[in-house]
Amino acid sequence: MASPAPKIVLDGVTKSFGPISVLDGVNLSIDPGESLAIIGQSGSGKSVTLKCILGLIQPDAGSIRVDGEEIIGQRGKELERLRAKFGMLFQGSALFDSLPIWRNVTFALTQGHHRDAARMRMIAEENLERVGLDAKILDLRPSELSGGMQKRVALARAIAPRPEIIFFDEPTTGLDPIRADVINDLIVSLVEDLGVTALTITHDMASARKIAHRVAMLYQGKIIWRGPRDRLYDSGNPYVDQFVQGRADGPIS
Ligand SMILES: Nc1ncnc2c1ncn2[C@@H]1O[C@H](COP(=O)(O)OP(=O)(O)OP(=O)(O)O)[C@@H](O)[C@H]1O
Repeated sequence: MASPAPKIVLDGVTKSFGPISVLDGVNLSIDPGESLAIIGQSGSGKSVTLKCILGLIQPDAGSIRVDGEEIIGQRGKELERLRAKFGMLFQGSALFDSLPIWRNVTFALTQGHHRDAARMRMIAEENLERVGLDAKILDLRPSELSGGMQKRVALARAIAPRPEIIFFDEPTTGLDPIRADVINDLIVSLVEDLGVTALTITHDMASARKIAHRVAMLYQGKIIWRGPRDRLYDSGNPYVDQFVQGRADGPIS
């Protein structure tokens, strides 16, 4: 059987800031319904890659296609239409503390306008339930919740518009290992249940191994290794080995 057309394809993506080359020909392909994690050192360009896909940074060269449509160079309504396929879980959760939880969860649906409160509360309740949170928190403010609960609310917000693709930016940062694992489990079940395509950037190897079908490592502006998650600790690549084992000595200085 022919494999499905990829959902996202990066082809020869380059980006420099002044004299500093950050991305130096990134090639990557993600299938529909696949969960892929990009790992790499701090400053290796994971966030820049994500911002290029989101259309927030214009690469210098290369191509980024989503469902076969080029993102690079798109503006205005066209970019908005493509971006409507994306959901995003931000690193710091990025909830609005001036708004109650239910308005946070439905923010992308209302674009911040006050409309159809009863229906929005129902949608918020249903999405909170999917991430294991009770309707009792609907009227609380984000600051009244623990970091782990805030992350779940942020997850509920990311899935509420039922995006086709979700980006997870360091989803476990700032959580203790047990709460991090709860978030990993939730991401796995959401990706499965909703059939979304997921791209995660992380330094958390336990998280990458749990939530991704495949892992890709970014080093010196290129994807130097990609493989199934169960090969992460058995990649045969000295750069990947050093990184996943967190060793100071090795080819990465
Ligand atoms: N807007 C910008 N202007 C100038 N330099 C930038 C800009 N954005 C990113 N950089 C540089 O690009 C490099 C890669 O940054 P990036 O944030 O993508 O790394 P990262 O792999 O996501 O790191 P971390 O894991 O620490 O978040 C860094 O050297 C950073 O300083």
